[in-house]
Amino acid sequence: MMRHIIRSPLQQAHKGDNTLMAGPRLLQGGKRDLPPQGAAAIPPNPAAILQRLQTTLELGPLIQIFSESLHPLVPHDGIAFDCPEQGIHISHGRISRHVCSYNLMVEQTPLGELRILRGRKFRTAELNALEEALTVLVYPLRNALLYHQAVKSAQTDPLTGLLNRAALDRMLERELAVSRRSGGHLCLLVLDVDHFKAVNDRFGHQAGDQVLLAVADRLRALTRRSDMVFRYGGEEFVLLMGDTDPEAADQGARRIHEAIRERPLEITPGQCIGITVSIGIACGGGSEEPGSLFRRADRAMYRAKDSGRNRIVWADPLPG
Ligand SMILES: Nc1nc2c(ncn2[C@@H]2O[C@H](COP(=O)(O)OP(=O)(O)OP(=O)(O)O)[C@@H](O)[C@H]2O)c(=O)[nH]1
Repeated sequence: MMRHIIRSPLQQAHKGDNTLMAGPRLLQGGKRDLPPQGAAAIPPNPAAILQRLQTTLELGPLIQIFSESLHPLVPHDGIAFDCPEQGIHISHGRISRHVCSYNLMVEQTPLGELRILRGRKFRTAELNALEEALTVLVYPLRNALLYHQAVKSAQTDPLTGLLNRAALDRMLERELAVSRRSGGHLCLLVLDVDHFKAVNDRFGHQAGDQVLLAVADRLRALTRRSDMVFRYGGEEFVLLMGDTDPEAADQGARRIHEAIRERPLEITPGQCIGITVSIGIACGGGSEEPGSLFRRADRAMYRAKDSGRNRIVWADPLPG
């Protein structure tokens, strides 16, 4: 184990930023600025902690289990784990005055930063117990990070980086359940690029890919943070707008439709092409099934195509 020195953001409780590396040998080093030692902390039972940690591959529950296992050894108010490279921030409990922070590594691979927070200073015996417990955490944590990456890539469209169809199936069900509980609306928009085959035929497949990337960027830029954008397949995109009434969804659809039609897309430096899109929208909630909401919006999009493309068509309301 190798220890560096850092500052707690809230108080210089420990001049200690710690890098914890799992490996064949633990190296003790560095310096701590700690109050006199009190009674020794309860020694950890690594096998028992490991057994509990191995019950999940999900990062949130893993950090929570670690916090619960650590609590009898090192009572604390909060725990946080950050891995900015993967956009991960997990926290449980509350922010407190004293912070003990570790940069965790496995075999030279950085995993992220773990912070333990509490109102009173950490004693040496507690830090020792904490560090012993951390050596048990690092491998299950690495497995959970790999699992997180695998799940993320299974739900991401490799070309645009948007969520894919598998993610839509999952999110649609969840968002409908949320809107059922809250009594709000869930609007679903299906957007399809018009005459996209002609773009490929005329400018080549790579230019076609650039168009898809540009549409994805425009959708990201034009939607709210709470909206979810998916590439459903080919040149078809889906936008899920939670807690959005039909008027707001209609305004959003118009904004997107115009922004794509009015501003040509750059496919190579200096070469721009104009495209249009056909959009179908449906608004659901209540007892509607996920498949039904999507089908209504998709049928509306096909009606937009059939009636001349480059337009927005609202879905028929649910019968009854
Ligand atoms: N460049 C590129 N083309 C794709 C991709 N996925 C699907 N396509 C092409 O998209 C085209 C879709 O053609 P069509 O389904 O006829 O649709 P369209 O030409 O847009 O016609 P309408 O939708 O009726 O306006 C096909 O030529 C596909 O090969 C992709 O990832 N990249």
